[in-house]
Amino acid sequence: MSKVEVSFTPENYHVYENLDNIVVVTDILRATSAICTALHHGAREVIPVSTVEEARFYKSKGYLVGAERNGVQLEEFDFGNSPYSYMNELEDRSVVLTTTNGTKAINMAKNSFQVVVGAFTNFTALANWLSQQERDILILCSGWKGRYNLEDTLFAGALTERLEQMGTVSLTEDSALSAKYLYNLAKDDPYKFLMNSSHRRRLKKLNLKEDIRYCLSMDNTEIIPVLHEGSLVPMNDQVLEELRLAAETAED
Ligand SMILES: O=C(O)[C@H](CS(=O)(=O)O)OP(=O)(O)O
Repeated sequence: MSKVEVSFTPENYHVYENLDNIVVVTDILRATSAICTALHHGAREVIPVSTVEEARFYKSKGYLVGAERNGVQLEEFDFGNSPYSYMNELEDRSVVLTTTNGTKAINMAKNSFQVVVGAFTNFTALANWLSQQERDILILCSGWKGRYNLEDTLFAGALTERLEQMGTVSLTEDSALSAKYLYNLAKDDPYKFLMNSSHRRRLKKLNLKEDIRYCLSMDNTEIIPVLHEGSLVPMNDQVLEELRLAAETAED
């Protein structure tokens, strides 16, 4: 049976890092929810970049670029980090995205066997796929500026519990167990549970209540974004085969 662990912050990632793992990166509020939304609405790829300078470079080359810091869209770019801005006119477009926490966490894990993006919005599709992989899983929470946050931990707990119920993983690790315990305290009403969370307070101040509701909604898409040559693309058999061949080549 596979093992699942949770890194509650990117700062702790080095403790858990194992290049053979599948890494599920999550940033519920809001980067990974926005990425799932963009791919669901037809974007060909989302290129996650860590810095505003990189985002500027892509903008100068004519890409559509989303850039957010501290919850606010940076003026010179096309989008911020609201999932609602990734619902229109993206058909077959490449989108570049930089956010305060999420895109950094994705890039941090880029050398792992596979990096996939998780959110409540693609929860069941992701769990079903993971349940077929027979490989250890690390859930990497993006947190907030290096700190722990509640919403990513709830997602980690929900996923852990689902994988346990499916018989995919045995919960031997304290990180996974504690995420699951926390999720069980929250699952009747995650929105209410997060009432006092720091991120919810931040976004509420910015009048982003609708975003929070959307990011906590389940199963809006079947798409599983997977990192392939630096881009997040919708997972399909061809992409998985290319990733498998690249991993084999790297081993030789
Ligand atoms: O835009 C967001 O929701 C956050 C902003 S912050 O963490 O409150 O500064 O960015 P994300 O990278 O999605 O956590």
